[in-house]
Amino acid sequence: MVFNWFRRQFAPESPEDEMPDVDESVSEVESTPKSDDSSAEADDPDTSGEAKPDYLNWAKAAFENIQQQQEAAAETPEATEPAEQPEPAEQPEEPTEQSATISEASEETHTDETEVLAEESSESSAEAEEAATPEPVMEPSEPEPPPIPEPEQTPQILSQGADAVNAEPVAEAVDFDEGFIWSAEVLAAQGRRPEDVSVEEITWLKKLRRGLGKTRQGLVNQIKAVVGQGPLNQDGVTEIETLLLQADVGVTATDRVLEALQTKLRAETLPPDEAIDYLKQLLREMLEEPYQKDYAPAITPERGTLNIWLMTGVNGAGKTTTIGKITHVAKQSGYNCLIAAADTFRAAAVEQVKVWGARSGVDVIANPGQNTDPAAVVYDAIAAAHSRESDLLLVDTAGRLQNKKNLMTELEKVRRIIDKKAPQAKVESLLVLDATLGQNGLRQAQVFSEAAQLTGVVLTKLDGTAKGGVALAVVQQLGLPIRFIGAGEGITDLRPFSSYEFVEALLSS
Ligand SMILES: Nc1nc2c(ncn2[C@@H]2O[C@H](COP(=O)(O)OP(=O)(O)OP(=O)(O)O)[C@@H](O)[C@H]2O)c(=O)[nH]1
Repeated sequence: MVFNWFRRQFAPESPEDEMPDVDESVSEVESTPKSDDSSAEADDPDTSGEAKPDYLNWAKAAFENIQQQQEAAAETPEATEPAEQPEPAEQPEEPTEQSATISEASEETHTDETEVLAEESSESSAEAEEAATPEPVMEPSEPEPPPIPEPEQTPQILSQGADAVNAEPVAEAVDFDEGFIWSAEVLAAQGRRPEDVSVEEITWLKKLRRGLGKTRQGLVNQIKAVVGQGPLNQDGVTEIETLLLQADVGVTATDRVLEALQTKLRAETLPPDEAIDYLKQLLREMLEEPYQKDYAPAITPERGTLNIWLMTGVNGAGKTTTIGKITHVAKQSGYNCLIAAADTFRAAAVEQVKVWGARSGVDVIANPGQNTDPAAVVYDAIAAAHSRESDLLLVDTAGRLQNKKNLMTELEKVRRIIDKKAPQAKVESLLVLDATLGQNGLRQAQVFSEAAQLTGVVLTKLDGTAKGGVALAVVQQLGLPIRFIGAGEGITDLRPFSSYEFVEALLSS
């Protein structure tokens, strides 16, 4: 059995034995507390007036279960080593002997595709010439790292050694501490059973809570102090407004929260804890609003078809790191993955993604030349994904080009190739945003949303920032769902987004 992080459940290792992908929008919603007005009071354990379940006993049972899992794993000879490894250096590393190996499949891939590649490539060079005037808009001041000499110019499949990293740290130490009990309570409140909890979930929740510590700091206690005094007076409104704006919740979302809080507190007097519970419910509803429109509550790679996730975002937002982390999670969850190194604008980016591919044990399709056609890489990667029957192809893209027009043209072209070469694929176009930039990051989103038909956001660097509230601004201002959140530089520091867990980590005292 593997723990499927996208479905949040243990699943059989063989995809054939897995439960069919019925209506995901239904099954995923059921795993999180409902948030529509009519059902929230009844379903949310925090807001119902009923006695709370015995979370401590639940936590004890989960702890025992985890210990048993770990003992069983320790007895399994193939249990692998912890996956936490040093992060890639800022500067690209030399390709390892392993990462430079060209697998046999490489030749398979670009046999009959050469004409199309040539066609697309010539289009690309014409476009490159057309946009010859350097007009840096994305990050003009950062010098480009020196190009890395590459021996050949043909696309490669870089075999990273599929067994390099194929397990979470199974023997990860876990203590029955305050963080464990808090995490257990969060899982129990979502209807989970103690025997179905994995150690990685506990570890992640603890990490998320720690990561959001700076945003949370003072927020909960100060809000409690204000709301515990009955209807909000002007001073109270101003105080909460300031707190939310400081957490980078954004003006639109802050106004909505204040309006709802004022209405609620005018209607009834709530003790501080209940006021916080009401606030939690409000924030969850806001984060889940995209699910009421065009988006399913979660993205899960669909079996039996190719899923392509296009990763966009400015340099430094964390695209490459995120790709490494997602492939790790996906591989852990039993999916076959492949990476397309389509940020060909910066040679260092290709090297960096290779390092992450090696870490997660996922092959990388790359064209070693600098400034080669990213659409050609994507074309080759799709061919490789088809021939290997991969479940998930992650595409790294450039975050900076000579100018905004080039960036958009390139993204549009990559998108066209995907639509042409893999018309049946389930495509997600994810914008990677650095949470530490807060509202500033949102402005960059516009460029990408025009060119890449965005379907969701990955919020990175939530650890150590006081701007965690930006998640609400993202959803409110872009109208897009958050799909993953990153809270650290390690390979296990990113997970699919859960509004329930996020809000608990943000507002639990
Ligand atoms: N603290 C923290 N750092 C992160 C996180 N995600 C990424 N980083 C760091 O952010 C830096 C930039 O990440 P990259 O993945 O290289 O960003 P990128 O968007 O791919 O940038 P380019 O490759 O230059 O386009 C790296 O030092 C990462 O370790 C996170 O969740 N938390």
